[in-house]
Amino acid sequence: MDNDTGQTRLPSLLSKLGKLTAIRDTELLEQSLLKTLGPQLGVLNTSLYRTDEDFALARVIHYHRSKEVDAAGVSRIVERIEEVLNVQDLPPEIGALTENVRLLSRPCTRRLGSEMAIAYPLFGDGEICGYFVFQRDHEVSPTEDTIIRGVLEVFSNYYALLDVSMRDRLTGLFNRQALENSFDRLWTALGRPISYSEPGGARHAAPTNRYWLAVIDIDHFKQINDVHGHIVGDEILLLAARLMCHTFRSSDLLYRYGGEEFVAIVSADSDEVARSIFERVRQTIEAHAFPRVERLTISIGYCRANPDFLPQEVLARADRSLYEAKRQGRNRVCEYEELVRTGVFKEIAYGDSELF
Ligand SMILES: Nc1nc2c(ncn2[C@@H]2O[C@H](COP(=O)(O)OP(=O)(O)OP(=O)(O)O)[C@@H](O)[C@H]2O)c(=O)[nH]1
Repeated sequence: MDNDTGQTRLPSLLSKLGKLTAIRDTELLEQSLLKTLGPQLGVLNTSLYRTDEDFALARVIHYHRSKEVDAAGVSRIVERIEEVLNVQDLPPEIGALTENVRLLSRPCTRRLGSEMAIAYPLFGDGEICGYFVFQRDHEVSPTEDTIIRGVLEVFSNYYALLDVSMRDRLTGLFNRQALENSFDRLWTALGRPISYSEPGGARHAAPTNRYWLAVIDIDHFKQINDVHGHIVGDEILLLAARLMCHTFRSSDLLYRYGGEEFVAIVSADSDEVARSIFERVRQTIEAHAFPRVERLTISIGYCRANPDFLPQEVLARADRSLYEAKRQGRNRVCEYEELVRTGVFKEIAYGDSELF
């Protein structure tokens, strides 16, 4: 984009920035960033990679724009957003490019055949927390560079503000509001086969994962507060949250749902793998030496996150399973489908469950 084009596009950019900061949801904000910058740069595909606390790529959103002509010859722009929660099999070129950006803390370019991949760092709390990536056949001009940096700065500052309202203050985990806000989009993403775009534009389907939702509750937590006071209770809650966070994989989602109750959404190829993940979390808590208390345990109820059901219904099934784990003596993991199979529960008919 030359200077002239830059100036003619400025009003449209400013109006898009205005819309960007009217959004009240971090995921929509991320999508909107891609929608704003793609047309400004004259590219059809843009991506936003998010990193975890170890700077490993954890999540990516791809934005695709294409022109379609219908039978009557009328053309229209079609937009598609794709979110991949579990970044595995990443194209090595993109991995190497983003690693360079991380090491240098500045935008980097990598030639890929006739095109080049261009990546800009995203900052949060002064550290790199992701990358804005796009491909095209020529370098970024100085005007474009200023525009990209400016838009990314507005985005990052506004994202940080929104993120604070979606996080639990004590543990730093996403809160209940964040889970409820993202349920619809999350469910759509769960139902979709996972795929990524290769540098050449080819699409590869990764193995379709299945997802499980768990409700996790600390056992006899009231006693800890009663015996040791709320400050110790808070410290134990924070430690338990950190331990769980580190035991789950970075691509798994963990929310503080209420007082001593957490919700996790994990991907796993089979029921056995899902169970082993939740068992590992239970054992990690049981094995840890917490201050003041001799022993701390958790109970877990989980259920397959079937995208054909309403998220609230899946949550209700996992919650029922949690209460069964409590009833059976606590410090255990119960799966809804198994409880139905073994006759402990009757299957809840679709739409019949009591939602919480
Ligand atoms: N310290 C602290 N306590 C909290 C917080 N949020 C909730 N709680 C306490 O967590 C306790 C939960 O108690 P209950 O729901 O009775 O459950 P429990 O004692 O864990 O027993 P079971 O769940 O049946 O094993 C209550 O005493 C709440 O006051 C918090 O942020 N900090």
